[in-house]
Amino acid sequence: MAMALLEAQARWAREWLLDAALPLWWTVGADPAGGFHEKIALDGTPVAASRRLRVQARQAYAFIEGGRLGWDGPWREAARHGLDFLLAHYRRPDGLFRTLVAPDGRPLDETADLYDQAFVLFALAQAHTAGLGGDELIATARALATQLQAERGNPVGGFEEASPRVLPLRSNPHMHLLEANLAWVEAGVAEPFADVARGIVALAATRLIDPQTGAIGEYYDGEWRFAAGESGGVREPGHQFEWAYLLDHVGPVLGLDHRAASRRMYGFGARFGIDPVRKAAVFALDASGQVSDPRARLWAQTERLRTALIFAAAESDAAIRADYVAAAEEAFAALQAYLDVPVRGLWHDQWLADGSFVEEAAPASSFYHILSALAVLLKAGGAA
Ligand SMILES: O=P(O)(O)OC[C@H]1O[C@@H](O)[C@@H](O)[C@@H](O)[C@@H]1O
Repeated sequence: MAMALLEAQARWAREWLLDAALPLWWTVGADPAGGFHEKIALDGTPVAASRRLRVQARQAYAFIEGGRLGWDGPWREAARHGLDFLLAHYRRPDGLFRTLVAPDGRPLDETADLYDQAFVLFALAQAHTAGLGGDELIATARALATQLQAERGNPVGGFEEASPRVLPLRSNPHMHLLEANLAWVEAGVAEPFADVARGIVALAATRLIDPQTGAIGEYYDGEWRFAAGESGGVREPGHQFEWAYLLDHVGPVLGLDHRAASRRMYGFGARFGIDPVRKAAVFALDASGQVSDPRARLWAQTERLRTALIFAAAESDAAIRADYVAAAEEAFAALQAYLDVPVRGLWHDQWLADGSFVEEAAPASSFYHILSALAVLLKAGGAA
C-alpha cells in the first residue's frame, strides 16, 4: 500500500507538535497563577477570558498524550497544572463539577453540565494511567460516576442533562462519557466504568442510531426518540466519525463487536459530510445527508483522520484499506490548512464555505482533538 504521503504527514505532524505546539501551549497557554487559558490570540498572546471546565480537563490530557509521544518538556507538571486547577475551583459542594470560572478561579456558572462531568472522568483516567495520582483519583472518579447514575440516570438508559429534567436529551455528552468510561477500563479500573460504558453502547445501538441510515443523531425526547422538528434530524459528520471510532474501540476494551455499525456510521459521514471543494468535514447535515451548516470546524477533521486510520489498520481488503488511507491523508491535508497561521503551533478553528477562515483566537479546546488524532497518525506513519 502506498503510504509515502501518510509517512511524510506523520513526520510533519511530529515536528509541529513537539517543536511548536506543545511548547507554545505550555509556555503561553498555561497561566502561571493556575490553570490554562481558553484561547491564544493569533499574534501569540493569551486571551484573558472565563474558563470552561472542559478546557482544563482537555489540556491535562493533551500534555499527557504529548508525553507519551515523546515530548521532553514538563508534561507531568503541565497535566497536574490543569488537573489541580480543575479539582480546586470547579468542584461544587454537592460533588458535581461546575462549568465555568473566572481566571482567578471564582465561580461564574454553577451549572453541572453532563458533558463537563464526562471530561472530569476522562482527565482523571488519563492522569491515573500516566501515574500522576493514585487511589484518590480512582475514588474521585468512582464517586462522580456513582453520583451521576443516582441523580441523572434515565430509566430507558443513559443520562439526563440535568436534574430536574431538561429536554432535549443529547447524544454528545454520552459520546464523551463512553470515551471516559472506556479510558478507566483501559486503565485497569473496571468498576463501575465497564457497566456504564456497556449501557451507553446499548443505548446507542438501540435508540440513538437512525436505523434507516446508520447515522447517529444529536437531540432526543425524554424516552430517547428522535426529537420532534428540525433538531431531531441534525446529523454532525464529526460526531459520526467520533462515535464510529468509539464503537469500534469497544471491541478491544469491552469485547463487544459493533464494527458493522461503526463502519456504516463512518460511511454516512464520509459520503455526505465532506465538502468537495475544501475537502473538509462540514459541521452539520440533515437526516437525509443534505448539508445544513457548511462551516467546517477543525475538530471534525481530526476525528475523520483518527477513525480512517484505525479502520485502515484493521481492514483486510486492500481496496477498502486504500480508501481509508486516502481519506486519512485528505483529512490531514485539511487539518494542515487550519494549522497554517503565522505563529506556528496555533490554529484557525472555522473554515467557511467561501474558503476563508474566521480570524479569531485559537481555542485551547481543539488541542485535545489534535493530540488524539496525532497519537494514531504518528504510529500509523512510523513517526512515533
Ligand atoms: O466546541 P469545543 O469546545 O471546541 O469542542 C469541540 C467539539 O468536540 C467534540 O468532541 C464534540 O463534543 C463537539 O460537540 C464539540 O463541539
